[in-house]
Amino acid sequence: ACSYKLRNVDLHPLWKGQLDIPGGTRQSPIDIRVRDSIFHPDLSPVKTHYDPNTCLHIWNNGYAFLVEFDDCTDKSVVSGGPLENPYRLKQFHFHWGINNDWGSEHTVDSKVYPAELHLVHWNCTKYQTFEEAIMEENGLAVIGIFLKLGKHHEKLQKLVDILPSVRYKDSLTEFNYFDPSCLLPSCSDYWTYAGSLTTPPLTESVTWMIMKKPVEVDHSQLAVFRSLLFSAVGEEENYMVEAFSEMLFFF
Ligand SMILES: NS(=O)(=O)c1ccc(C(=O)NCc2c(F)c(F)c(F)c(F)c2F)cc1
Ligand SMILES: [Zn+2]
Repeated sequence: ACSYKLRNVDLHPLWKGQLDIPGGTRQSPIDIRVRDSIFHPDLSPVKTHYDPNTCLHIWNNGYAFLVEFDDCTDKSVVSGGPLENPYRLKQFHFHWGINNDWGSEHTVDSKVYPAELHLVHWNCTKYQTFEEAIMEENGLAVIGIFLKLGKHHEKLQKLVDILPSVRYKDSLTEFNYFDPSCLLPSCSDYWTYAGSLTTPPLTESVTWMIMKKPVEVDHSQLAVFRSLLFSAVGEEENYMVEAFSEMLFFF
């Protein structure tokens, strides 16, 4: 397994103390410039151990759908790689686009993928709760996995089939016995860098581990993602997508 650490930008002393202010010096997402990545032979593979019984439910929070896990024990954790101790799985979610030209938050040499999966873990050795960890440096570890259009993803279908039940904002459905390691690519190569949440409050608390190889999903599976709504029942329908086109109004 090879793992690549992105160039550590040497911070001017002025910035040293400012790492915790959003809009600071380690904002995510980034464009991963492969030629600037540095191979670190001493970095071990990222190791995940997930217990499918810790899977609780799925809910649409109006921004994304989250599959949440019971994080009261160390049953589902990520360790190894750049991490100094195990981090507990809290939730996973996806980012996708209005069509196949948009979707992923990170890019690879400016290439955009149609979707990106984030497996969100928190540092249970240093902090007591996810809420606390999210505000602290080294508080979170997020595994990013690119999705590309290709063959049908068998294991993802169990999740896709239940999405219509969380079509509306604030809906929640029981979802258990799911092991998200089935969503990991076969190749364990990854890039890692110190970054932030990609949505408000954008706190600079995330150790990112982005898997180099995408996983394949088919058209119909992505189409179900796009059928989800930001809006609640009865509200005017507002499709849940990383609608880059909406951002264009600001430029
Ligand atoms: N795309 S990503 O970088 O992987 C990402 C991961 C998790 C969250 C999140 O949990 N937000 C809600 C949330 C907060 F934003 C808090 F500030 C907080 F304290 C929470 F407890 C909380 F759930 C946001 C972005
Ligand atoms: Zn995310």
